[in-house]
Amino acid sequence: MTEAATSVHRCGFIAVVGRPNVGKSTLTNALIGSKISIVSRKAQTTRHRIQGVLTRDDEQFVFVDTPGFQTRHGGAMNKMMNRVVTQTLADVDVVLFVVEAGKWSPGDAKLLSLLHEPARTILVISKIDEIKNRDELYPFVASIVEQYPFDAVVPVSANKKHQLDQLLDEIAKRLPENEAFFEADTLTDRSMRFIAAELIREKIFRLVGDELPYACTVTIELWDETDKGAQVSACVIVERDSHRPILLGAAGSHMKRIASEARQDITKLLDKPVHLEVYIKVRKGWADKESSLRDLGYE
Ligand SMILES: Nc1nc2c(ncn2[C@@H]2O[C@H](COP(=O)(O)OP(=O)(O)OP(=O)(O)O)[C@@H](O)[C@H]2O)c(=O)[nH]1
Repeated sequence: MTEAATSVHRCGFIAVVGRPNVGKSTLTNALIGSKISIVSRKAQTTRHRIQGVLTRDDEQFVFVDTPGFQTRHGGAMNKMMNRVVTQTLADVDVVLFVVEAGKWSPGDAKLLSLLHEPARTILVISKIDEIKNRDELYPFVASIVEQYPFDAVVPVSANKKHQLDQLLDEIAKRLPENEAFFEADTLTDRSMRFIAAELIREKIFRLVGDELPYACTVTIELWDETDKGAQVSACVIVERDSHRPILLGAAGSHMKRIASEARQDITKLLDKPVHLEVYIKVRKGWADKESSLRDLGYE
């Protein structure tokens, strides 16, 4: 029998779950091969579901990057994020449960308790480049697989691009037979507006994340794009009046830097000149009101 006669096309959804900071976004980006979701040193920076698509000859992988699972109590934001994780797991074909090499925590255990379908769950041990002695990994992995019958275990380093193809092969085997859902060159089904807002948020986290922990979001108020260029107006929503001067910096220096760096990234993204304006709005207590979150698009 020829290979062509036996080959099937597979396509399906993959959720990448794990507690904050285990390297989910970095891994998703490394697998897809392009920077789509934002990566930051701060925990809890991925608040949206982000889908990236990787197309190979016989498979198409549609990735759903979920927010970090919140084990701390309180706050509508955390409850809503946990709900997103549960919903995501119900919707996908393969779950990648990401655990940082050598670092098991109560947050991992809590998230593990949400998993119900071992047959399609792969344990991914991330950041193995940080482990000097690989022998240390065996008891670590053994203690995890004792708790849950994972279908496969793949240690990876997204930074060093180690074992990413092996991981893709393990995922591919578990995808259902389907035609491709997306055009071959699709990177993301999120709009450019969304990515632009994420880029601005990334700059804010990088520059003032320590002083402004998770207390702001970015909405795009105006998006006027032509063949020649784009005019973009974005609004940064903060929770308190006291956040405004932090974000502005001395003589507006922070805001200028955030806008300028974001403009450069958006220019690259659109491949045309971009004029970007960024405003600040104070909306008190927005992070703790489910209705405000819905207004802002957090499902
Ligand atoms: N050494 C090493 N560091 C990594 C690797 N992958 C990610 N990191 C770092 O780990 C930190 C967190 O990475 P993210 O990809 O933002 O983690 P995340 O799980 O998506 O985080 P949340 O969005 O908070 O849920 C960043 O500082 C990354 O640079 C890796 O393979 N090796």
